[in-house]
Order: sequence, then C-alpha cells, then structure tokens
Amino acid sequence: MGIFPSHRSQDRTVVDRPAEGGWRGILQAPQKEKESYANDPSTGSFEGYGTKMTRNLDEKVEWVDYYFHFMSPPSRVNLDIWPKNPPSYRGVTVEYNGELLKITNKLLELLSEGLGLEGKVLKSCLGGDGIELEMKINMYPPCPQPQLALGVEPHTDMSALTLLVPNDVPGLQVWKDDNWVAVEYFPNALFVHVGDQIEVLSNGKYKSVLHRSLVSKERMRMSWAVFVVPPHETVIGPLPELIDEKNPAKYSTKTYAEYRYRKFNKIPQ
Ligand SMILES: O=C(O)CCC(=O)C(=O)O
Ligand SMILES: [Fe+2]
Repeated sequence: MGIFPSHRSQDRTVVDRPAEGGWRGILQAPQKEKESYANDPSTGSFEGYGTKMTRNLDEKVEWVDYYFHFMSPPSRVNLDIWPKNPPSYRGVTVEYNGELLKITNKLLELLSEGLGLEGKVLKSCLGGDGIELEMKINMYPPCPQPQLALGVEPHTDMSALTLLVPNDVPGLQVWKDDNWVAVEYFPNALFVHVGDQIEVLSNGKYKSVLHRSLVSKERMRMSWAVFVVPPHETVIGPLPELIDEKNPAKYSTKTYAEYRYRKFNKIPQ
C-alpha cells in the first residue's frame, strides 16, 4: 500500500515508513476495533491505542491519536499488541528495529566521543544490550481550527534519543534562540532528537531539544517516533568522568523509572 511510494527508494533503513500500513490499519479502523487495542495509562500500560484530544494548560487542544508499542529488546515485546493489519506490519517493523539499533549504536558512539570518552560509554550507561526501543505512531487529523490546537504541546523527550520520521505535512518546530523554528521536511531523512537522559549523562553538554508540533487544516499529519530509552531500573546521572570541582553535577541521579514518574506527574526532577 503506502501513500509515500515515491519516497521509497535507495536507502530503505531511513526511507521506509514501516508503520504506515499499521497506522492506517489501526488508527483508521472502526472505533470498536480501536477500543480493543486501547491503552490504560492508569495501570501503567501505555501500549496500544491512545488519544489526547484534551485541553492542556494553555487551553489549546492536543489534537493527536497515537499508537504505542515496544520494539526492542525481545523480552519487552508483546506481539499481541502490535497492529495486525496489514499483515506485513510485523516483518517490516522487526527489520526497521534492527536498522534503528545499528543507527542508535553509531549515534551513541559518536556522542560518547564528542564528550572525549570511549565510544562504548553512553550505550553501556543506557543498559548495553538491554537498551529499549519504543515505537509511537502519531496521527494528527486535519483540524478545522488549527490556531486553537497543537499536535503535541512543547516538551522535551524523556528518552536518551528519539529517531523520528514525519510525513511531508509540516508541523514540527524546535525552540531555538528564543523562537519556535519550523523544522524543514527532508524526504528520506531521519530526524534525531537528543532527549533528557543524554542531557543528564553529559551533565548538560548536550541539550534535550524543546519541540512541539502543529496541525494542518487540510491534511493529516503523521509521524513515527522511536524512543531510545534505558531499562526502567537503570540509574542515570551525570557521568563521573565529566564531574570535577570546576564542573559540579547539574542533575540529580535516579532510576529511569523515577525520572519517568516525576516527568509524567510534573514533579521537579
Ligand atoms: O510529530 C512530531 O513531529 C513530534 C512528535 C513528538 O514530539 C512526540 O511524540 O514526542
Ligand atoms: Fe517529542
């Protein structure tokens, strides 16, 4: 199927939108089918279908449906919750996961070296081979009054990294030099966000990017965000190698589970 056939070309690892079929299959499915996949945040279960058509603090509506599931490592994956339509979803997503793991390894190696450390340092702090990849498929339907809505309100990702592929409907913005700056769409590109965990590990040398997304009046915007996160019990704090008298720790050390809990409940870190 695919509504972006022209974008599928040379480099499949970056180009393919593996979830597209799954998105259409599940997010445009009849309400009853969607409900059978619904998540239940009150029980800590975020997997499945969720919606956020609610007002936030600025009285803007967050105009987004999403579908969330684990991709990696195998011990975290519950295939029963993966979209079953189209039938190719599973195979393509497993392959995409493998490619994103390779890209994650490379990025973490380069980011470690950028801190003057050995290439393996950041990956091993993030759980080594236990590192987790989470798929979040966002769908922003056309919005009759886009000025009253936001796709996703301003936030930084609590992940270590986010590997994002949007469709060609503009909407992603990043906060830069005291302004919202539109992120230009690049066909076949993977957008990488530094998330909170890398900011903490690097003691602020790398900054978690503040971003938001807008919605369109005419067209449906979609994005596929893969969050690279440490296992919940992993303890994350500024790397000791980066701390000395002149560079005191700027962040407290805590488990990723604790960090998540505080972020979800808006408790200062
Ligand atoms: O849709 C986008 O481009 C961004 C989505 C996002 O920031 C998120 O899901 O965390
Ligand atoms: Fe985000």
